[in-house]
Amino acid sequence: MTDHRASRPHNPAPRRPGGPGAGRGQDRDGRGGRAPRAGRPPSDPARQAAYEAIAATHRDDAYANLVLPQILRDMRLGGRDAAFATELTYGTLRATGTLDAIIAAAAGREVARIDPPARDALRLGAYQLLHTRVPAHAAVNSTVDLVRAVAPGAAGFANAVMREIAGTDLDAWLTRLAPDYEADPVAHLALVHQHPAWIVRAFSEALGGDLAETARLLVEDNQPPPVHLCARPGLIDPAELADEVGGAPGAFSPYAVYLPGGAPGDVLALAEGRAHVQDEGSQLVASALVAAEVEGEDSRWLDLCAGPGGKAGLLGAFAAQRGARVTAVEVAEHRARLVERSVANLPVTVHAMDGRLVGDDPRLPAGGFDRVLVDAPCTGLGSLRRRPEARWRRRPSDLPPLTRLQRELLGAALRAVRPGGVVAYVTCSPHTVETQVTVTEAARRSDLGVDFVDARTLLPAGMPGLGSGPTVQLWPHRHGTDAMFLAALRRTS
Ligand SMILES: C[S@@+](CC[C@H](N)C(=O)[O-])C[C@H]1O[C@@H](n2cnc3c(N)ncnc32)[C@H](O)[C@@H]1O
Repeated sequence: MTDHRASRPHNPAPRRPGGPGAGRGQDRDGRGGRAPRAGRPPSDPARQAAYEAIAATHRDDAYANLVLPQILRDMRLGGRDAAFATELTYGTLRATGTLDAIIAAAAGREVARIDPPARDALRLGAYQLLHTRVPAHAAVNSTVDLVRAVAPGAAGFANAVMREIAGTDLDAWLTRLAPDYEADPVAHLALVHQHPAWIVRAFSEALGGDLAETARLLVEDNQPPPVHLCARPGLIDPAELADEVGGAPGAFSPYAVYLPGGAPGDVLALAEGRAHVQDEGSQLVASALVAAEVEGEDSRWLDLCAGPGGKAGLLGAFAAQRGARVTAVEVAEHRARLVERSVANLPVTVHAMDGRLVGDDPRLPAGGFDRVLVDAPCTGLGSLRRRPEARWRRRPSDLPPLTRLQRELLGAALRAVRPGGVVAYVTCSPHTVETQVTVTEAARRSDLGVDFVDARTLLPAGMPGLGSGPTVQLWPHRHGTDAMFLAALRRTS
């Protein structure tokens, strides 16, 4: 195990950041000695792992939650080293925009003008200085060592920038750099709470312009999310699952179990398909589809956007209890295979196809279903807790193609459901363009008769913070769930 606090004594001469050669050219850290070759691993495996994961995220568009576990396995890191690497990776990625503003101020240049390897190492170093209890000298020294290995010519520059950052604490940096709250509250909150301003604006709009509540949401968004399990109805009693994992029952979903700490590991009920990992909000919106009243036939259910299969697993378990059958549709072949794995032994048929083909493909007959779920592809702004890099990768320009697809899929769902049947439209984004606007527009453009069902009545009685209906927006800071949106529509003709 590496001692993250202890570090050899080292007192490099301060340098002016941004001087000639900074970020390129020869080593200017003033320590003498030979610079290590680029690529030579520093002696600190946890930081090395975090650096590799952060660099892969930016260089290869990798997902940190996929790439980091692989790096930890390759480097054979476990225990405290793995935990430290994880904290550094996720924390640095979440804070990137704010760290960049601080690095730019300390360096006297835009981060875009710093070589990517040095830039990622500085982000990692700045995160340690400003957000962890790692002593400043250890953060500075380890960062300079890292830069020496990955961008040797920038070691002196990195030393100077790190020392400049270390001279001021986080609160003082934020006070210095954040726009005045009164003049520009969105920009202020964005810098202080590590979100892009356009996302803060979208959240604030979805929260009715309540900036104090928006700030609470942003704080919650920066916390690592808890792991929720779903005890599949009819297959395992939630209390039994809670006992098996030493967890607690969920606050709202009758099927939710909160897993204490860490990864689910080898839970027998998961291996046997009696439970699955699923955010409580996802459980609630999938259960809502089944809670809606439907008169007459009720055996043909459709999940129009099923991959990777979390909600299909829950719907399949309900269907088994009620003698219904689920058709699960997923356009991406590999994700359709994941759905198949998730619904093994349940009454679910999976088709790898485009859900918009309703009425044009015999597997998706128009008016052929009693209940339809559209868990639409979206920006995922409601689950930023889970994907640390996502907030900086998403762009407002992602919205138009997504909202077009959402409208088309909801239109297809309305064609697929029979008169009297119910459609649940769900996103894991609270952006009103993907929620209210999509639903209103899809209903307006459809020539079918459609009524809203008050979605609040489809959730457990007494759930707080559901607003005034008929749609429902769940929130991490209100409900401890992802920010799932739910609209329920009944086809009337
Ligand atoms: C939010 S995810 C669904 C999550 C899933 N319901 C679950 O609970 O695991 C949206 C899915 O829709 C799929 N998708 C996108 N366009 C589609 C289309 N035209 N037809 C069917 N599926 C589509 C995406 O590949 C993605 O897997």
